[in-house]
Amino acid sequence: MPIKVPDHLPAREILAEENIFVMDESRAYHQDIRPLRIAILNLMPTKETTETQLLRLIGNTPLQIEVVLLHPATHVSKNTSAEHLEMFYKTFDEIEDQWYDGLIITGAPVEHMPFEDVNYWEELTRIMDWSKRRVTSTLHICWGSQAGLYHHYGVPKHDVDKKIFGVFPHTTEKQNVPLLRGFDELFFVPQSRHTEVRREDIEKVPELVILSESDESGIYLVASKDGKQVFVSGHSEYDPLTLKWEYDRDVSKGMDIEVPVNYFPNNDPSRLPRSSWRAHANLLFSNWLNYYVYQETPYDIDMGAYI
Ligand SMILES: CC(=O)SCCNC(=O)CCNC(=O)[C@H](O)C(C)(C)COP(=O)(O)OP(=O)(O)OC[C@H]1O[C@@H](n2cnc3c(N)ncnc32)[C@H](O)[C@@H]1OP(=O)(O)O
Ligand SMILES: N[C@@H](CCO)C(=O)O
Repeated sequence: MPIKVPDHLPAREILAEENIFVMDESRAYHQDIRPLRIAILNLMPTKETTETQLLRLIGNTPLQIEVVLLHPATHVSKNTSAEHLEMFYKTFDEIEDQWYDGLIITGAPVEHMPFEDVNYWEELTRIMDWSKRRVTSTLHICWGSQAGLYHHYGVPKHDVDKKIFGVFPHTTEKQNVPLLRGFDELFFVPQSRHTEVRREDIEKVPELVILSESDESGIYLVASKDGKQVFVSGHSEYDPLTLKWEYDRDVSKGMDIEVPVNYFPNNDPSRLPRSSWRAHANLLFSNWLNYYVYQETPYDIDMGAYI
């Protein structure tokens, strides 16, 4: 959250140079506050798990947040019950005429398919087009980030030889970017995917900036220069045991899967893993919510500020 200080206090300038977010008294006086309206487009088969993971992170700020859960109307879910979707979820046609402060588009286990073969692709492209007009900032996760980079900017995804699987050290690429505020120089993020986006493809797009990557697992954070779109290749939202669950699932299916790197003590899957990414996850989500959503979104969002 911003700190509010008297308008002409000398410390204000020093803190602003250090990139500490300072709000002067006159701006604070005029700032109206209301709950943020955040939609989560949940494309994961394990919807209840993902709901909990994301709500845990967006609930960890002092902001009041109204959450609307969305699922694609053009996909019949095998792994989440119709009752659960009926009770807790809406579809895009029910919210299309509204404005949102933030939208989160999750990952999905469809990375082996061409985008156009995903049965809700046409609906997803409509939602992504709508997000440019009706949402202050959209955070795309894992396959959701590949889908967004491809649809909005033509950035392709590529298969990798071996699943990028484990908890990888990451670094930041840019200074003084609000999304990275407070990040350690080295921080850890779970990655679990068979595909990647490449630096050379992103660097061809002048509207995009690469904010963070890992020597081992590649590009992590990309954003549009106006902050309206954030693309996250990893799963900072994962629980401590999610990678273990994915590993055990694949072992039990007889798949040729390597032990996730840098995760189990001594790389021993019989031992209980410990998380090393929770602090980073909380900071990523609170920075996005604070600087890209809350500080940017108009108070009168329903007045159609984006049309
Ligand atoms: C790269 C990333 O984004 S990582 C994020 C994805 N990670 C995960 O989903 C992890 C959790 N998921 C899983 O472990 C597995 O998908 C399971 C165990 C839930 C189900 O696996 P399986 O039984 O092998 O596959 P199943 O045939 O049920 O399909 C799995 C999912 O793939 C997706 N899918 C498969 N084919 C299609 C298709 N043509 N179009 C759109 N979605 C599809 C669906 O989401 C489907 O689940 P859903 O119908 O419940 O939404
Ligand atoms: N994280 C995913 C990758 C599949 O797209 C899984 O292991 O289920």
